Amino acid sequence: MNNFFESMYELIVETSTNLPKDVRRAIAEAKLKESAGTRSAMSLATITNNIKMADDHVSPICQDTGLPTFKLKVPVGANQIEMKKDIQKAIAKATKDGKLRPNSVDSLTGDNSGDNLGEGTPVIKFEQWEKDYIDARLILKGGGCENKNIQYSLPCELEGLGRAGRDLDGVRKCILHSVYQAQGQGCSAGFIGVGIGGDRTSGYELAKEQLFRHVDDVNENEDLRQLEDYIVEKANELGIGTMGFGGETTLLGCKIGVINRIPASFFVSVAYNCWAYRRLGVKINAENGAITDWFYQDGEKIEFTAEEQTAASHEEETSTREVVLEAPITEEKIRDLKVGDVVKINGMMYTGRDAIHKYLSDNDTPIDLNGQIIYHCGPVMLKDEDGKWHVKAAGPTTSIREEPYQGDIMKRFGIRAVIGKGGMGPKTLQALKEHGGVYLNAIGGAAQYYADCIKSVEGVDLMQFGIPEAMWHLKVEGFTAVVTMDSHGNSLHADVDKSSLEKLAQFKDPVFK
Ligand SMILES: O=C(O)C[C@H](O)C(=O)O
Ligand code: SF4
Repeated sequence: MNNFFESMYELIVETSTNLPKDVRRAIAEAKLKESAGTRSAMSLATITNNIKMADDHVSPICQDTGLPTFKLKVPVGANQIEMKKDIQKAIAKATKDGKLRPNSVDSLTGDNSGDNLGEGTPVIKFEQWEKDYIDARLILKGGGCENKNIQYSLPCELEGLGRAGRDLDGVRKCILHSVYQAQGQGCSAGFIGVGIGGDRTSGYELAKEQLFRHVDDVNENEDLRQLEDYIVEKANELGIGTMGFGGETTLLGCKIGVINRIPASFFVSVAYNCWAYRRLGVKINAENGAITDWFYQDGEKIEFTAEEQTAASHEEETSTREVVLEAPITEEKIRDLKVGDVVKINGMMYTGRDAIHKYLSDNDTPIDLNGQIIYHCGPVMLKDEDGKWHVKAAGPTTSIREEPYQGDIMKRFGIRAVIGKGGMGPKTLQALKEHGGVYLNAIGGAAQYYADCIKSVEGVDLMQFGIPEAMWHLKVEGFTAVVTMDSHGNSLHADVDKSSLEKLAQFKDPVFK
């Protein structure tokens, strides 16, 4: 088993940097459905450019490399203790090499272990089987989509859909609702794994297990096969679209599994995975630990090509305006921006996510933020031998988590723009109106694309919160985002939520008897 460590390292690097072939094909198909010039088409172009850049740089597709979860099937007699040690070593090395973001955080103190090792991380699950080789699978599922997982306990009442009873049609309603409630926050278009039955724990386990299925496989259970097809078709009629911008593709795949339950419980558990669906697997020789085959990598590999993705190139088809922003930004300039405008940012921006927002709510800011731009982002950073920081991946994080703080912080420090993804709620919208602020939606998961826009790291504050949570001072060029909430009370997110709820209500009547 002397090659097992190298094999695990290779599995981790490939999973983080090279999107599987079946996922690429699903994204390419979605791209064909969007009309040129729409926000969805533009976002998908950024996504496919990003996939290509991750390939070329062997760098993380998305900066959130998730909670690494390994599932291994091993022959009787294989030494699981040694395998676990090798996996942990490979995780630490991949983190040091900038292929994984340091993501293991002490839940009580907030301390980041720095190497992705810690209580409960990574997750490693073994199962014995009677074959003579090892089947090792890895999924890197990020936090934004994990937060959109949902579990229903039947019977229940669902907004838009009414009562969901304890039968296949009730299950249908729950699954459709799960896609609606995720909106764009889990970086749609997504993939869902569904577990019917079990208890709260095994139901979620089963849902996540479905994410290890091949995108193109066909469910052996005829009822579930029909339900999977139905869900993909109807979820795409909700009009949520890429990043929740509206559009034709909301869901790229749905896989459903079923296990028994006990009479009093009937759970439907849904695991939502973003478009950056990073899961791979390898077949390993149990004697020497070498990789003999890869899973999910059969069929055609779509190599996306770099393409022009600015709104300007589609100016005839849309009325999209492109505005250049550079901090410090005046209130007048902000008031001029409207939902739908595309902005290109040059100059400085400062990262701030969960820890910084909490900190700024009762502390002073380490730098003057008047007229400045805050970027909801937790990057992957590497320090070189001269002590200089380099950005390895830097896409946006889900902004809604900052909803309790954002408005107050903007007003208190004079911040004019925040960049993130998935949109924010009524409290922030009100503050944008009162203060003269704007919310800019960047493309979630496009961590290579945005890293490329960052020309230098000018400084860092509040490093005690760890790399993803520190306040990085970034100098950018041509950083593109869309105005989705403006200072006049308009929110694209609120509009898409409302229209998708109306569409959801069309699926109220029973379909599966
Ligand atoms: O933690 C991050 O960088 C992003 C996260 O996966 C999210 O989607 O919000
Ligand atoms: S930022 Fe988006 S693409 Fe990245 S892990 Fe989070 S949900 Fe997935």
